[in-house]
Amino acid sequence: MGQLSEEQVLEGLERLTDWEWDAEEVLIHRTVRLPGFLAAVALVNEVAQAAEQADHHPDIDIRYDTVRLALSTHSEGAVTDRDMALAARIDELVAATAQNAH
Ligand SMILES: C[C@H](O)[C@H](O)[C@H]1CNC2=NC(N)=NC(=O)C2=N1
Repeated sequence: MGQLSEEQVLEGLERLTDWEWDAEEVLIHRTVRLPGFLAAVALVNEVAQAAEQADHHPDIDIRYDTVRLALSTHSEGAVTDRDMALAARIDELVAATAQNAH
């Protein structure tokens, strides 16, 4: 799957939740706040499983209750459909986590 143009990335983001495009770093990212550190780690564990299934892996940063996920296709140095697909899967996991928290 090939590289997406900036226009294609921005169009794709409209179908995602809270993802932002970083044109300088050439990636998309989303930041999620959880109820605490363990909830943040639990989300990252679920993302890790989805990443293994997809054989596609986000860059992840945990700071206490806040998780930042960044996606780009390292081998292409670009954002691709694989990033968009994993972002959509991550959105599902975040939505399910938020539901469980209520
Ligand atoms: C061999 C394996 O398929 C590759 O190294 C995969 C693994 N996960 C990956 N993840 C991301 N984000 N970009 C890649 O180019 C990539 N390559």
